Amino acid sequence: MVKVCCIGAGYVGGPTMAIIALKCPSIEVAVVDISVSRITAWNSDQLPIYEPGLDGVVKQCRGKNLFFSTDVEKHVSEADIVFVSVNTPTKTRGLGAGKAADLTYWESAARMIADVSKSNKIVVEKSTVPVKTAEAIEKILTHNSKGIQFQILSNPEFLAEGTAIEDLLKPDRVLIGGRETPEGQKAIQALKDVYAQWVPQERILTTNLWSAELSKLAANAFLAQRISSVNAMSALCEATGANITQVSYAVGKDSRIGPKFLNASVGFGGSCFQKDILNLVYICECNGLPEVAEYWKQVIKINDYQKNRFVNRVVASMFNTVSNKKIAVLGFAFKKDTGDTRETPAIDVCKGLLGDKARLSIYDPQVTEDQIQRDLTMDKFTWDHPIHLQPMSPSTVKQVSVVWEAYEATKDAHGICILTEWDEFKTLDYKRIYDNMQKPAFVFDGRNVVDVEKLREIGFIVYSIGKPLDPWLKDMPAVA
Ligand SMILES: NC(=O)C1=CN([C@@H]2O[C@H](COP(=O)(O)OP(=O)(O)OC[C@H]3O[C@@H](n4cnc5c(N)ncnc54)[C@H](O)[C@@H]3O)[C@@H](O)[C@H]2O)C=CC1
Ligand SMILES: O=C(O)[C@H]1O[C@H](OP(=O)(O)OP(=O)(O)OC[C@H]2O[C@@H](n3ccc(=O)[nH]c3=O)[C@H](O)[C@@H]2O)[C@H](O)[C@@H](O)[C@@H]1O
Repeated sequence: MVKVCCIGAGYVGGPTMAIIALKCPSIEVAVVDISVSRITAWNSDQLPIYEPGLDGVVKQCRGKNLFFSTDVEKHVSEADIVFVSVNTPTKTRGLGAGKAADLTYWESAARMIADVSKSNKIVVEKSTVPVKTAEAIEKILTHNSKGIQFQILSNPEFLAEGTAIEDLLKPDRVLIGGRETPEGQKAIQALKDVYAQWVPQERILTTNLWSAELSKLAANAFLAQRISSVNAMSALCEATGANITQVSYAVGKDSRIGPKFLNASVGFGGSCFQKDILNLVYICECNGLPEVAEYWKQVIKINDYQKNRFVNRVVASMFNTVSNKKIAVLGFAFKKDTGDTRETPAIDVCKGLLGDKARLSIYDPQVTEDQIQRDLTMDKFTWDHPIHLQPMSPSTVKQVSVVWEAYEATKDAHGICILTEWDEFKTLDYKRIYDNMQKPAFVFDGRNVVDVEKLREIGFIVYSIGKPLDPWLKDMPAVA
């Protein structure tokens, strides 16, 4: 029986391995982690991450050919194929701080693999890493190998949160990069055989190592760039009376551009887009390509601009101050169908409003009060380290309350900010909400989920990203 082990039981390691176990009953899959609480949760009824469909897959395979364990060394030493899916945060100190990827966790995983291995292994980069990382990993492994043969493959993951199971079952492509030697090609074939159990052959792409590593950074940069492009247009729509939904639709009808990923928003979030672009920028700078670095940096600048612009709209509309006003925040996760708050635009928007002394009442169906308080008090980039290594929240933000219902959050509020596109926000009883709010009552829709005309009929003053401005806002100075 082929044995697979995955180091890192997170958003990628957990779901990816669960699908391999589901589709390959003859493979034994062990997912290991240094975080005891994470592994305990994977072995319980309350999985550590919320992902539609994941529960069922885990329940079907756990204890049969899928195991979650903290006994990292045992499972690594027994495995034929070792995936590494650990954190690769942005460095906060030293060389490349604020941009470069911190490979501390990767390096310690590689050293451990070299230490405990007693048989030849294929080591697979699943984490997103800087191009040429495989070379560094190879050096660590071969210099400590005691005669054991290691083959390194790059097999970046393209799943998106909220649709991880669907994405894994029907991937657009699986990418495998390896050495162009006979041993490298043999390793590629071994991993191909695993995916071929459910992925059509033509969707399994093989490349050299560096192309696979770079393709992952490139794909995320292209995706984020699309959002920054549409968000930049949303500002121009507001200034001119065009409607971003109509513009996106018209642009996306061009088959060379395509309709997906063109929704204007308060900004993109999530654990990877910003981190991976910063990483790309750093690699460009290190390779003497400042113009290319500058080009990609702009994607992040527009994203920051979009979040600031949103906060300024809120404050400017409400007589230039939100001091001591109750603002309801609907949605805190970085997108719908996930409880993940890593780099969510809600953090920056909430901090902006708190900076103007607002009182916030926050509701998200999947995010706990503890998580929200941690996010609002944590230093930048700290979130991307293993949970047990993160400092405890030093304090709580007093002007923030977290409630478990949208109606409770909006009661007596002056304004509502919609920051995640949860479906339930489309069907709320906005008349009831309006009746229980201070007047004038404002809705700032950062996700274009509400029916603007309907809400205006009720009496709300409505701002919706990239839509023709409410008469209330029209005469206000442009904000940036
Ligand atoms: N979250 C996502 O949707 C995607 C993430 N990625 C990439 O995958 C990698 C992992 O991301 P996530 O799963 O989101 O992170 P995560 O933070 O959810 O999981 C990483 C896990 O690795 C564990 N870990 C760290 N060092 C370890 C070690 N030496 N031994 C054992 N366990 C260790 C941590 O305790 C943590 O549970 C990152 O490089 C990320 O950029 C790639 C595609 C999608
Ligand atoms: O490397 C990763 O971590 C992953 O990053 C993204 O996946 P994810 O961050 O889970 O979610 P997305 O659906 O890409 O959304 C990212 C952010 O962009 C925002 N977004 C997305 C699409 C859109 O049209 N507009 C928009 O503002 C979302 O609300 C969210 O805040 C990519 O889509 C995955 O392919 C990739 O594997």
